Amino acid sequence: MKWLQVESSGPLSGSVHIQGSKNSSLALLAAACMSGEPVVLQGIPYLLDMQVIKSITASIGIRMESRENGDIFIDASGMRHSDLDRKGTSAYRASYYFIGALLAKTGKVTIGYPGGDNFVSRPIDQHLKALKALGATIELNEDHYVVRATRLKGASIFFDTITSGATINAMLAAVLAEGRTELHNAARDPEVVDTANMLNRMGARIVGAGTDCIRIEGVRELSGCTYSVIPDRLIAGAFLMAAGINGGSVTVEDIIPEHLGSCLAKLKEVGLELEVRDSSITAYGGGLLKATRMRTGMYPLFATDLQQPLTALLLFAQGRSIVSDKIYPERFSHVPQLRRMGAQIEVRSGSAFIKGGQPLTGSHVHATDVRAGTCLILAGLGAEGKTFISGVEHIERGYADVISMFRTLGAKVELLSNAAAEAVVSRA
Ligand SMILES: CC(=O)N[C@H]1[C@@H](OP(=O)(O)OP(=O)(O)OC[C@H]2O[C@@H](n3ccc(=O)[nH]c3=O)[C@H](O)[C@@H]2O)O[C@H](CO)[C@@H](O)[C@@H]1O
Ligand SMILES: C=C(OP(=O)(O)O)C(=O)O
Repeated sequence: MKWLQVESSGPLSGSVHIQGSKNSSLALLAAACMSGEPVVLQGIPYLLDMQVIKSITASIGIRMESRENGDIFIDASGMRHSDLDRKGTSAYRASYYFIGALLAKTGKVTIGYPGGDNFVSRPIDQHLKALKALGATIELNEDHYVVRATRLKGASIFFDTITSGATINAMLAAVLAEGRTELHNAARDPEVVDTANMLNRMGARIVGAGTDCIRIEGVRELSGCTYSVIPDRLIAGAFLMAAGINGGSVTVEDIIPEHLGSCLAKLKEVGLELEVRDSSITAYGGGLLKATRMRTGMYPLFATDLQQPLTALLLFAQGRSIVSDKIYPERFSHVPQLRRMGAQIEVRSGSAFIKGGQPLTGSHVHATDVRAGTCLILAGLGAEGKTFISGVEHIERGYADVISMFRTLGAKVELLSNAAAEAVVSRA
């Protein structure tokens, strides 16, 4: 088992390049498989989910090759069928995008149930509802499901709840459906817009992405393209928060500041000073942090994926804060771990009640998912002594190179050698 060691670090200083968005990349890789012509994707981060996708697609005849410059070359012209590897597709969340992407081409997609981070409940009913509205039939089996459609037909779909995953999946399916589709109560996330932009570059006819009503005129086929993924707003937000905990200054480079609106507003409220430029932001910490209340919501509201890192920041703010997760009310598995470090924090009915400004002490903690891991790293940077974090593989699902990113800023974060990790386990 891999362990990270995080030490109390002084003020941070420096800048980090922000990688391409994980969540967008997962959609773009599926979209790339919709064309019979080669597609080149730029800026896709090298993450575990991407490796899984490469192996799933290889087994159905799709070529995905990484070039030396980091581009990914995708050629789906040799695709034979869409009977997708069940274990592979259950190893990450967004495998469901292959239904939307491949159904029109092959008429049948067999796939494992989605995996990814576990927040107790992550339903896919809105995906299934949209696919059915477009003419698909769905057979649910114990460890996989089969989606069939002899012909996809445009439809008007009103989502019961705002979901980025189902919005993207429905958009993918509708692009090659016959006629017009309207998606109402659609998610407005930058990842939805990014996917629509790429599909349009391939010849799709999508308007309205970024609003809550997306209209799609089906086309017969898509062409190849070269496309760059948007930067990861969630990683950028977490690094800005690090400046608040440790003081000093942190610059996130190669980002789209508009994607971070609600996060920046909250960080200012808490007391960070921010300098926002066209494609970078610098956060200055060191001042007194103020307690606050925060509720997550779908974009443009505060992202649930930034809830855990913000919780770490608020542990260092004076007074009582309340963090409520309206998107995933059970997404608080970081809290018992923070308590091991001495944090005074309790969870009741989807909210964390934080008594900030109490000293934290390094401890042995476990990252249950990618953002819980980010939260524990941030807490460890501001705690007395050493924090040992297991579950590193979860953190690596989100970050292409988390350790060197933090170290660039002067943070004391390192991956322990096997021998050192064994010693940690025996003391834990
Ligand atoms: C790979 C990926 O992009 N993951 C992101 C994506 O997950 P994911 O796409 O799974 O999340 P959604 O945007 O779909 O979920 C939003 C909300 O809708 C609900 N819902 C969703 C689908 C459905 O069929 N029925 C339903 O009720 C969910 O329980 C949740 O409360 O958006 C989440 C919310 O921003 C992020 O935390 C994840 O990092
Ligand atoms: C929840 C996340 O990922 P996934 O949806 O892939 O599990 C995340 O990125 O925070």
